[in-house]
Amino acid sequence: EFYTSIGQMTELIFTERELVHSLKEYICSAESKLAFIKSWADKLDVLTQVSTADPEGYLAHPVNAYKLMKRLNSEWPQLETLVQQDLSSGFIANISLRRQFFPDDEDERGAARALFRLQDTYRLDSELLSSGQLPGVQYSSHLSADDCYSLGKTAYEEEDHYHSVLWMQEALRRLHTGEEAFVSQAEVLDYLSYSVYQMGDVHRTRELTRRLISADPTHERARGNLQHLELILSNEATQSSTMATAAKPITLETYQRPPSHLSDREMYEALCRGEGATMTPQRRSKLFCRYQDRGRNPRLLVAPMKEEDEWDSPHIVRYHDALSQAEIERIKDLAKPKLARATIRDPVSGVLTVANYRVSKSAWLEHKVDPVIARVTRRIADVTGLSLETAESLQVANYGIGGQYEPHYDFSRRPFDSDLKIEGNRLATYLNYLSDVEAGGATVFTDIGVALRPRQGTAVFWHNLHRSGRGDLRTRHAACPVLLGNKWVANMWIHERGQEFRRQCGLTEGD
Ligand SMILES: O=C(O)CCC(=O)C(=O)O
Ligand SMILES: [Fe+2]
Repeated sequence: EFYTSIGQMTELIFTERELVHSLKEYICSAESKLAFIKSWADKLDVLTQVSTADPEGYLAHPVNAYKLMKRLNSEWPQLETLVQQDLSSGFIANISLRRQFFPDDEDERGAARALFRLQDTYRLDSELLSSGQLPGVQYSSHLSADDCYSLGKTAYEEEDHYHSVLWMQEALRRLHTGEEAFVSQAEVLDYLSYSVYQMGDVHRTRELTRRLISADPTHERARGNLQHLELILSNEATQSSTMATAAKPITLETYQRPPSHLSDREMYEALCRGEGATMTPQRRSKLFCRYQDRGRNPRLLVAPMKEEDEWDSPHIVRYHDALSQAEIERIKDLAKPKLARATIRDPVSGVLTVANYRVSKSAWLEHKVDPVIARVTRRIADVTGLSLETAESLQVANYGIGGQYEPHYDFSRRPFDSDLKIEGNRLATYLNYLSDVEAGGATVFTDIGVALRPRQGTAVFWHNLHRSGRGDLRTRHAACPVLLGNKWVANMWIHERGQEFRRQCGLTEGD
């Protein structure tokens, strides 16, 4: 599975390059073979013109007689062998060998779903997305009419008619501009009218069905459908306004997206777009930056950490220069070979399935596997003032195209049912950003309305639990879909046990 992590997709770039090389080699040898055959044919063409003009006179010369024997006995058969010779075997062997490592249908579907997710979250219409003009792009890349049709078909096959409509329409728009494509207007209109019908828009379905018939007058099914649609609509008083809207292009707002399982989807997406609630200037004026030495910790006295308030309540801080470039590279190198999709075990069947709410790959790095991890762990313990004896291993995550992590709490809401009985719940989260992200990919808190932008080498820190040990519902957060870039983070989850004298209980439940 490739689409869930950019880190593992990079190897495909090199695979493709190898394939191009071997394809070009094939073309070269095929071309020189053809060139040889052509020059032979030209030579023989001239020769046979002479010989056929006066066969007897020609053969009167003994050398000509000899050469005719030789050509027909050995040269033509040699040429036959050459014509038969298959030069494609090198390329074929190369591609068959690599094919087992190619992305499959699930990867293509996953990448299509990622585009739909980006389109929804960042309100990108299909025309903009297909033109590749994303803000700040370096490698602009556009989608052809055939690409848009494939995206529409993927949506259609998953019964996602909302996106099927958007992409079939874009395919059609491109065909209308005269773009060359394999797919025909009639094929696109067939899908588009069906999906529009599924969205409950009978007027537009009729309009599209008419266009389908004019594009393909032999389309019997469309004719039958049109009769049926005329019948439905004849009972309605047709207003010219509904006719007019049926002819307008479909936008993101024309139809409603199917409802989400997330109650806070609207807030989540608004924050991802940078539209969230902001703090009043008065509250903002109480946010500060400081050098943190955590009660004169000797290591921090020598090198204090730069701590910046991101939010007041719940308190969220960001550490600057929390990791060096070399540390970041080391952590990524250690994680790369271990990256795997997160799985969840079904409590009844015990079957492992991938976690679809999280589109990324992650790896766990034990604190002691490497001196760099040990050093980073000690620094986190120093700056937070907490014990990392009961913390989890460092979790490194790399997000794929449109990679995200839907809104969630880091703490468990049933800590006593799980293996958290001894170490306690996840008291605090220390989230390291191992990369910048060009666009999208913010960490957002949907309850309080905060968006934190990943910045390489910084880390953010917050407590998930109240002092009473109760989960703080205001810490609900998510990782926004990555619009542009390759996002890497490393999470350290600090547990309750061991902090009894470091973060003491409050006197009330809400403290
Ligand atoms: O990647 C992010 O920005 C947040 C990740 C997160 O919330 C998690 O891994 O629990
Ligand atoms: Fe989280």
